[in-house]
Amino acid sequence: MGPNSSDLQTVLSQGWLYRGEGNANLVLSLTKRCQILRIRKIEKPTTILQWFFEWLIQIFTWDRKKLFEYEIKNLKFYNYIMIPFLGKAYVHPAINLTTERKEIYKLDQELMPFRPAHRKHKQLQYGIATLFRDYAFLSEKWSSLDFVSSTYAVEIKPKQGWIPLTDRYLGRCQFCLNQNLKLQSGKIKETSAYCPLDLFSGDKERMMKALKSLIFSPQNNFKIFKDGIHIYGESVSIHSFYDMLYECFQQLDSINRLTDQFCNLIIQALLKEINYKTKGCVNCDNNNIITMIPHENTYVNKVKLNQCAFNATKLPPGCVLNKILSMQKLNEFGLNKYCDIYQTVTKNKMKFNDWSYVGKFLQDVKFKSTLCPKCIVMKYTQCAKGFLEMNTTELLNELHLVPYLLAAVANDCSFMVTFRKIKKIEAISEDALIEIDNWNFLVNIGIFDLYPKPASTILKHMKRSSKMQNVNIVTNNML
Ligand SMILES: O=P(O)(O)O[C@@H]1[C@@H](OP(=O)(O)O)[C@H](OP(=O)(O)O)[C@H](O)[C@H](OP(=O)(O)O)[C@H]1OP(=O)(O)O
Ligand SMILES: Nc1ncnc2c1ncn2[C@@H]1O[C@H](COP(=O)(O)OP(=O)(O)OP(=O)(O)O)[C@@H](O)[C@H]1O
Repeated sequence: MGPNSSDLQTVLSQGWLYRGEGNANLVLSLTKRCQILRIRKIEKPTTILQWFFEWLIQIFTWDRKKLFEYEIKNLKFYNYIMIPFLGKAYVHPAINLTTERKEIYKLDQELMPFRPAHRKHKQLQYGIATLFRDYAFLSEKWSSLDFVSSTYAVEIKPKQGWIPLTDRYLGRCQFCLNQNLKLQSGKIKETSAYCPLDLFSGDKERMMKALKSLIFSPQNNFKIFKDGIHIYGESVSIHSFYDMLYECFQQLDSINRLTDQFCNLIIQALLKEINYKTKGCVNCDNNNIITMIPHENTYVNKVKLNQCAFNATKLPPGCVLNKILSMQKLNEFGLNKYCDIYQTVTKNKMKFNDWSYVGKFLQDVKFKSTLCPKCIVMKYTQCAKGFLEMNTTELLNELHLVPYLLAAVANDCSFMVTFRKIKKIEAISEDALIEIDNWNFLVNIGIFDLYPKPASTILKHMKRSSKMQNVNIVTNNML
């Protein structure tokens, strides 16, 4: 799929709002189209040399071809790998759009008042942007139904819900270890009680605890939107959340009971089985990733203070949590092993770079069309295992890093649970309905932030891991 002919001006002239941004992208909601526009960001030049280099690139449009190829590959990764992996029920096709330098510069200026100060060290990148479905709204096909509330969207960045055995340091998960590192570096003001292992545990009590922790300490992991407008999250008073509860449930109940109802609604959505038939695969049923990872259901009565609970109950196969968790479980070997593979591959290969694995993986998906991408990745894992066991590591290549790099995408993705209270249940599929206290809610879930990570993410994680361990050893000693 190449860049779309509809230009940026046409798209923006129909109306846009600033939706939000993360580390790598800025997102606009295109109000009339039920779509969002995701624009990549780059570091602002800070030295004269960087300004000069940027100016040269603009004059000669160097790198533009490379940039186009890069974005088109990212989009193919999303459309041909992420959609089959996570399922058509949760991820929808996207298209590219070309953008000109002048219009991106103008947009950058217009956006300044809306952007948080800590993200302003980056500016918009011109060349190509991408149009995705806007998950803050329900599908237009429902628009004629008898709704009795606004549309609410709960955004969660759940992080790593399963930790390989070799990566379990000090009895804590990566998110919880990282909290102390973030605290020390001033990225957060206080640590959160949220633990991803609770959210992914499938145990309703632990899921409830996870959601309440997110509500009371949202950081960048929890946001709420009402009709596409951000109404709750980090730096917003908890009273905005309570106002939302009264508005949404339209009941004069206690805050605690309404909070429970809200959490129940989200838990039901997260455990809901939504199965969507996808293209056949000669090797699997195409619905679930067959991981080698055994399920950890040993009953743990009491988890030690300051430790995470690694046990879990089985999740319903077609639910959103299971889709994300299965992808996270592709990292069977753990960080140290993948770091060894990375170092071997970089030594062996002349043509290796951060992104070479994406093109090769896409080629494999295209040519081994009788297998789904999940089964292709399982084969990479089996091959890597064989080479490591037989000590034939010279046969390793960048494709053997794919399981770790896909798991890294799943560890960092986000999803939105979008819902709206409805009066009459007409011909609505069970997949889209949730009942709470005799009220029906029409619900949709969309997963996003699914672009590939560079291969060097493995090295970044090695550095982060050693920092996390040091900080946590010091913190533990102080307790
Ligand atoms: O390393 P982590 O777990 O802190 O995750 C990074 C995220 O930090 P978080 O802990 O979610 O606040 C980080 O998010 P923020 O910038 O903190 O909002 C990014 O998502 C980063 O991904 P990338 O480098 O932009 O591709 C993420 O890096 P990757 O680990 O996915 O490479
Ligand atoms: N498809 C979508 N539908 C609705 N809102 C979206 C969608 N994609 C992104 N957003 C909104 O835009 C924000 C920024 O997008 P995104 O998380 O993709 O940025 P990022 O820079 O890649 O993030 P990260 O730092 O986590 O890598 C999200 O927090 C979310 O509120």
